[in-house]
Parts: sequence; structure tokens; C-alpha cells
Amino acid sequence: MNKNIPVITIDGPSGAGKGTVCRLLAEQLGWHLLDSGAIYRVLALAAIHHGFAADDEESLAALAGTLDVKFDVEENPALTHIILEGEDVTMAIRTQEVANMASKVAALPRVREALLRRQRAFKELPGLVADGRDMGTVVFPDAAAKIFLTASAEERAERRFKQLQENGIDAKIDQLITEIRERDERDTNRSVAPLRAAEGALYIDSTDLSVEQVMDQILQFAHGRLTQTETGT
Ligand SMILES: Nc1ncnc2c1ncn2[C@@H]1O[C@H](COP(=O)(O)OP(=O)(O)O)[C@@H](O)[C@H]1O
Ligand SMILES: Nc1ccn([C@@H]2O[C@H](COP(=O)(O)OP(=O)(O)O)[C@@H](O)[C@H]2O)c(=O)n1
Repeated sequence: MNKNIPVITIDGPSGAGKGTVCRLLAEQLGWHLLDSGAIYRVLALAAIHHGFAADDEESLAALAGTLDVKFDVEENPALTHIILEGEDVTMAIRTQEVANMASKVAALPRVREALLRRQRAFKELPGLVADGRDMGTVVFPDAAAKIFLTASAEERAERRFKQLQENGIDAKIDQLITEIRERDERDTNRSVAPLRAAEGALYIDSTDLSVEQVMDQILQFAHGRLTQTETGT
């Protein structure tokens, strides 16, 4: 792994805006994008297809190791297609059922281990923007700039509700708040790679911020960190 390839990590809970700002950043910088949540979602969908239980660590770790997933990257990272075993699952992995299964399989240490190398392989020149829960703490501990992005659970559920509606997926706001809280709880309290801000991360609460305001803060911070890394200060 080439350590000179710059990485910006954005970690945080569901609906904080990570995917949105990571896509914008990757586009603006012309860098690669890792949507690590999509990998856990694809694994969850494959597990559902295979009829595996969410606590069947042995089968799930084996599946994670051999998962036939491909990211068909377009010039615009927002248009990436995700292909599982030859089938386009870009939309199918966005349901709440898959999200909930993803957060259960993500709590299994051997599953996380099996997915590490796959995630690190995204680190290529000219740079990588990585979106997830443990990007700055576990997967890319040497990242040049680390950000922890969050918002209140109510605001995050509201955003997810609108987003699902826009994509024609039915949802109930009360259920979304409950599921987001359950997922926060599981992601934060698991024994391996729990959701937390990495040391030295910029902490942003986006509850009352627009996407543009969040982007401004991140760009300013990342620019400072990248300049420091380049000059070795
Ligand atoms: N700062 C913000 N203010 C309002 N809406 C936002 C903000 N950031 C993201 N969103 C919207 O919230 C929804 C969830 O954002 P997303 O980037 O998918 O979150 P995450 O990847 O953290 O789960 C999207 O529809 C997005 O457009
Ligand atoms: N780096 C990551 C990314 C996702 N995940 C898990 O995968 C689930 C789905 O991730 P996601 O980023 O697609 O979820 P949303 O933030 O889009 O709701 C999360 O609830 C986490 O449990 C993880 O454990 N580690």
C-alpha cells in the first residue's frame, strides 16, 4: 500500500450527510470514492438471498471473503453502479431491510476482517475520499484528514424519509427514527470498530447546517491538513 496517496475519511451515523459530501468532494478533487456502507449493504443483500441468519458469523465471513461485487465507476462518482453476482443492485441495497441487516452483519468481527483488504484496495492515485463508520479509526488510520459528521437523530430520520420518498421507497417517519436509534446503538456499542470520532478528527454537527456549509468547513480543514502533509509540517 502506497502511503503517499492522500485519503480523506468521513465517518458518522446514518443520515448525517456523509454520502452527499463524499460524492461532492470526490467530484471536486477528482479523487476515488469508497462508499464502505455499500459494501456492508451488498453483503447483507447477498446474505438475505442466501437465507443466512444475521448471527451466522462463519457463513457470513466466508461470503464476505468471496463476495462477487463490482463497482462500475463512471466519471461522476454519483453515477456508480453496484453489481452483485452480475445483477445491478444499486437501488436494491438502499431499502431499510437491507440497512438493518447490514448493521447486524457489520457487528461480526470476522466479517469486518474479511472486508478490510477490499476496502483498502480503493486507495489509489490521485487520492481517496472514504465514507463509513471506521474509515479514520481502523481502515485508513494514516489518512491525511479525518472528519466526524453527525446530526440529531430526528434530523437524520427526516432527511432519510425525504430521500427514500424521492427514490419511490415507502417509509414511516416514526419507524425510521426508531431504526436509526437502534442502528446508532449497535454501531456505537459493538466490540470491533465501533462508531466514534478518530483522534484528530474535525467534528461537525450538521443539524442546522446546509450541505454547502458542511462542504465549506470540510474543504477548509482538508486543505489545511493536506498542505501540512505535503510540506511535512
Ligand atoms: N446538511 C444537510 N442538510 C440537509 N439535508 C442534507 C444535509 N446533508 C445531507 N442531506 C440530505 O440527507 C439525506 C441523507 O444524506 P446522506 O448523504 O445519504 O447521509 P449518510 O451517507 O450519512 O447516511 C440525503 O437526501 C441528503 O441530500
Ligand atoms: N465502514 C462502515 C460502513 C458501514 N457500516 C455498517 O453498515 C450499515 C449501513 O451503512 P451505510 O453507510 O450504507 O448506512 P447509511 O448511513 O447510508 O444509513 C451501517 O449501519 C453500519 O452498521 C459499518 O459498520 N462500517
